[in-house]
Amino acid sequence: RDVENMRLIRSLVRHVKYFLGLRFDVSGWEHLQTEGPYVIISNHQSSLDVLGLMEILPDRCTMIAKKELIYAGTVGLICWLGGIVFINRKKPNDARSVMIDASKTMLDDKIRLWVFPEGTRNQTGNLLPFKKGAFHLAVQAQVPIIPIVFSSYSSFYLRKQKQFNSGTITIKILPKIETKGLTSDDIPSLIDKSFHLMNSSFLSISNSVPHSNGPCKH
Ligand SMILES: CCCCCCCC/C=C\CCCCCCCC(=O)SCCNC(=O)CCNC(=O)[C@H](O)C(C)(C)COP(=O)(O)OP(=O)(O)OC[C@H]1O[C@@H](n2cnc3c(N)ncnc32)[C@H](O)[C@@H]1OP(=O)(O)O
Ligand SMILES: CCCCCCCCCCCCCCCC(=O)OC[C@@H](O)COP(=O)(O)O
Repeated sequence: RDVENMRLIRSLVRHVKYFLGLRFDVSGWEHLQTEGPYVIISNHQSSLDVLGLMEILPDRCTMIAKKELIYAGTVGLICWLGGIVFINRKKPNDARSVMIDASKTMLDDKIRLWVFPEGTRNQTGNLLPFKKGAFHLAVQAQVPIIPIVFSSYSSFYLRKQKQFNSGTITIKILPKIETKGLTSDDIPSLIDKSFHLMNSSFLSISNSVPHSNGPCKH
């Protein structure tokens, strides 16, 4: 169990996109060129997010995930080996204390953490209000937040209708938000700022892209 295993996991998972006919169009790579630990926050639409995540995953970066994933067979084993930090969402107090520990581990072991602040998968067409843990994490560790937005999958993947076509996913890496000097009092405004940046970016990249590369069956 070590965050370094993510290098191998990343290089294996990166091949899956070819089987699904997905392409990624990434902008803002320069914003990931930040030394040391940081917290990445991104929107969460589906398990497909794992593919985009692995496409851009920086070194020494692992994720916060719901603990149910440990029991998901091979996927669970891979998550465990990659040093993923598991939280129990049914026990928010436990989840908070795990994340407070993580803020120390990040600094001690020079680890970056990827959090989905919506806290659940969401395909409503707007981002869900953000949970607070990711922001507490960044402020407690005094590390920057790097917001990342994945464009909507709705033009090629509709879960309820069981429709899946090939398509292009736009990933936009936004400039980092510093948290040096901020305290827990600043968290509401930090969340507000991050949410509005990401939601408007999500809407703009989701409308402007011709997503489907292939035939579209309606
Ligand atoms: C061929 C195929 C091969 C396949 C191979 C596969 C390989 C796979 C490999 C790798 C894949 C990895 C994929 C991973 C994907 C996983 C995704 C997920 O699982 S998403 C679900 C879990 N994620 C979260 O839930 C987000 C984090 N959640 C939070 O941060 C929440 O805030 C949480 C759980 C900590 C608490 O949630 P609350 O529901 O209680 O709500 P709140 O409003 O945020 O907090 C309540 C109060 O607690 C305080 N609080 C929260 N966190 C705090 C903290 N850290 N310190 C102090 N106070 C805190 C807040 O300030 C608030 O209090 P006041 O209202 O302000 O008074
Ligand atoms: C049709 C397309 C599906 C193909 C997917 C290929 C990707 C392979 C990687 C699978 C890795 C699975 C990791 C799943 C992570 C995930 O997405 O967990 C769900 C939670 O976050 C939120 O849970 P919930 O609150 O139940 O929405």
